[in-house]
Amino acid sequence: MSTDAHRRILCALDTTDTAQACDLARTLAPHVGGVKLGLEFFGANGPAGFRQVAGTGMPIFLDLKLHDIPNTVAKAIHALMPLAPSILTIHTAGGPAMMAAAAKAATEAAEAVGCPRPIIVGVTILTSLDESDLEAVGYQNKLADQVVKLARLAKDSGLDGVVCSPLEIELIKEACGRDFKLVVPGIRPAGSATGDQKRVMTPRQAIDKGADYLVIGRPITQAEDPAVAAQTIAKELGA
Ligand SMILES: O=c1ccn([C@@H]2O[C@H](COP(=O)(O)O)[C@@H](O)[C@H]2O)c(=O)[nH]1
Repeated sequence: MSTDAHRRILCALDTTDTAQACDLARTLAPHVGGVKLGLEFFGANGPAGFRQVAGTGMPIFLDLKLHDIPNTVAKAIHALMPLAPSILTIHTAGGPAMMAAAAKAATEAAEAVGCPRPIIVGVTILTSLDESDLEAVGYQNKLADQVVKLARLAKDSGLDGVVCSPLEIELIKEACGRDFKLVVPGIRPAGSATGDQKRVMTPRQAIDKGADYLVIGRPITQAEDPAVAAQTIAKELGA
């Protein structure tokens, strides 16, 4: 996957409609580096739908946020590997043994299938949560401290990076090093609706802070003209 600034954009295709996802993937190809398929798309269309979108030639980030016991996550990664996703997500809250099992399974499964090993990243604290949400579910730490703690744990467990909000980019890079990949949702161009996202920044700000990948969904897909919306963001990043 390219790391030219606008190629760091991964557009979230949150839809159940395979034809719409394929159309968007083709239309957005000049302006972004890949597309993200998540629970909504995969729940409706499964591996067959994934293969149709992959047929457009776009790299695919498969965002299933696996969160289960180590054996189950490892087996799920083996089952998903024939799809050859570029990036795959698990939850850091699954713990160090689960993350280590996921990293090992990714290496072994990619070798068995003969595809490039996907980047395995762990979700830290969802970008839809803020301090009060964290308190409500019983966390004692400040949000940023908890994100950095989970990022360190992910690195020590063998993951390639984490999913975090733009607000924690610099803290994690400082704690885990420049090569530890940061996949960053909660991206909102100036003036666009935040919706359910609580920890947000603009694309330019997130890149300047050091994001490796920007995950952007509704500001592109719900725009009157998604190609124009993506091109505008790409231009903001210097394309
Ligand atoms: O913490 C997280 C983890 C994943 N996501 C996903 O990213 C996209 C964001 O879409 P927008 O429409 O730009 O809000 C979405 O698919 C989420 O599932 C996240 O937002 N936050």
